Amino acid sequence: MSQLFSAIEYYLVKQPSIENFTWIPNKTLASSPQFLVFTVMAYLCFTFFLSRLSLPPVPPVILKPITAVHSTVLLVLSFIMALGCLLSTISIAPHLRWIICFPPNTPPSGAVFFWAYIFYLSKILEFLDTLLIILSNSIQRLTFLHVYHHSAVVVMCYIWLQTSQSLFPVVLITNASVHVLMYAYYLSCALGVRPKWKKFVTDCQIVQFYSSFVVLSLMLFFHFSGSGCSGVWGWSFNVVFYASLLFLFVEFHKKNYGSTYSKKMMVEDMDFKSYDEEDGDNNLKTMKPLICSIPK
Ligand SMILES: CC(C)(COP(=O)(O)OP(=O)(O)OC[C@H]1O[C@@H](n2cnc3c(N)ncnc32)[C@H](O)[C@@H]1OP(=O)(O)O)[C@@H](O)C(=O)NCCC(=O)NCCSC(=O)CC(=O)O
Repeated sequence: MSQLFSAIEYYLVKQPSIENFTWIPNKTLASSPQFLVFTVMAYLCFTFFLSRLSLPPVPPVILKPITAVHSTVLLVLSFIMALGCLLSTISIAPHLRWIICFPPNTPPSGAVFFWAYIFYLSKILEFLDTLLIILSNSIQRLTFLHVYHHSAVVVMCYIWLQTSQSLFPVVLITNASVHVLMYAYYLSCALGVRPKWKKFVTDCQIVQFYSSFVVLSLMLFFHFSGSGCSGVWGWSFNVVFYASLLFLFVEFHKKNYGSTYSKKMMVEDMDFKSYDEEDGDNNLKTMKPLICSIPK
């Protein structure tokens, strides 16, 4: 057992390429501000134009396996990032306070920053989620929440690395863990099994945003009660980003699992098979006539 743990620790923490990692602006791959601006702008432009092109939908027999592979890659990667960052934090942190508040002028190097870098690159890989939504012609799923999250989260990760921002290990571990669940949900959908625990995934996402305010407050407390924390201006970006996501997710929750949702579940329980076959699952507009027909 201890051999297995040592092997995991070596591959996720102590490997020379991980231990000796350093984020060098304009030198490390994808580290220049020009790259960031170009990537985010290209994502927004492609999303805007492709969604307006009304492309013919890619047949599900082709798209579903691609979606399943993509979701599997992100599921596994999220798990590795959560574990890698957790083990690196445990092995590097000199004391508990360090996890929330790096000393000022902390250099962006070592295993914890390596995982922040992989996390940053994984957020660019997540752009493919949007492409899959467009190719499946599910334009109603291309929401402001989705596009805003996918573009802004890349900027947040860039700021983490550029400013050696305190508290990112906690945010990274929490977010990657929630994404294990989220991509398991998407994988299952792509394989044709719609899990009954969709609401649980959304609940976890909302808890994640609430809990981030606890660590953000702690960081501020440590910053003003001691000799300061590294990357405090990135703190403001995180507060605004997480507050807006919390608001958008609470709205998403109300829309998807409000009283109409309970009725929808009732309809599904009554086995309206034709509904699923004809319309997909979540279109509440299409639900209306069915809901009205529920016997009192
Ligand atoms: C339960 C959720 C995870 C997902 O809600 P949705 O309403 O999007 O889910 P849904 O039931 O419509 O999704 C099922 C459909 O997604 C397809 N699908 C499968 N894999 C996918 C992938 N990797 N990206 C995008 N879509 C994918 C399935 O084939 C299926 O299509 P078909 O229906 O054709 O069979 C929710 O909590 C949520 O996050 N909603 C916001 C929407 C969003 O974009 N979330 C991800 C980024 S925000 C984020 O990530 C926040 C965070 O950091 O935690």
